[in-house]
Amino acid sequence: MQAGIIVFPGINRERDIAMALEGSLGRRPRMIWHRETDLAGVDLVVIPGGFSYGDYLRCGAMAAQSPVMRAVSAHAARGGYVLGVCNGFQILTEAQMLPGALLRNAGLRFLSMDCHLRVERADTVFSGQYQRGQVFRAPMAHGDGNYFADADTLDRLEGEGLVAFRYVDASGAVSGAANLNGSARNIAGVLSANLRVLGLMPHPENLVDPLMGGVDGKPLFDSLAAIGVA
Ligand SMILES: NC(=O)CC[C@H](N)C(=O)O
Repeated sequence: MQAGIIVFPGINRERDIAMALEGSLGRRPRMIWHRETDLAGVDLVVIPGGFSYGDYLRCGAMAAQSPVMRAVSAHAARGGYVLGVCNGFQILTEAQMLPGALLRNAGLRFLSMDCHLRVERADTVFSGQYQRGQVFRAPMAHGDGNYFADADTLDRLEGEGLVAFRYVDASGAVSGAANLNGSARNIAGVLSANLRVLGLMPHPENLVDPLMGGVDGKPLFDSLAAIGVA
């Protein structure tokens, strides 16, 4: 499994996620500058978090127009794997590779703290090393993490099992209090219809080593390692 990490100007989580990927995949990811357009040999495209283009316009709106995104979109259309975390999730929605949008947090404040996520399905390439219903801790750090989609789209996502993770309290209950950014139906992560593209707002890559304070995020990267290359 060869991972490739797309690097946009202003992205700042590329080294964190490279470390997490290398720790699980046992192979150093390729760093791909946003002007590149050749993804040959890359099985998993990762769009990391950060502040691409300084969050001018909407978060992710400019990155979505970068040359590399045409190649990322073609990779997904061929059935390739794509993971977008935080700004990466925003970029995937701006590129219309995932439905919905990430709006300003409901309280209009940047949120930097841990949250709890519930695994809504454990039969995907991103979640196979978790249990369904498992609750795990993940750091979040965003100003625009308020997932929005119209009611029909939300019903379709729920009906087709494309909600990957939800914000919950420590006991696993979906509650308003656990939904700090105000996301529709507590949605923290969304899958594409073929289950090969995942957008996720919190940062599992920042809990993959006891030195970071925990390893709750490691199963996500171990899941990717477990599938090998399809
Ligand atoms: N950590 C991130 O990727 C942040 C994403 C984006 N800059 C926001 O504030 O919402």
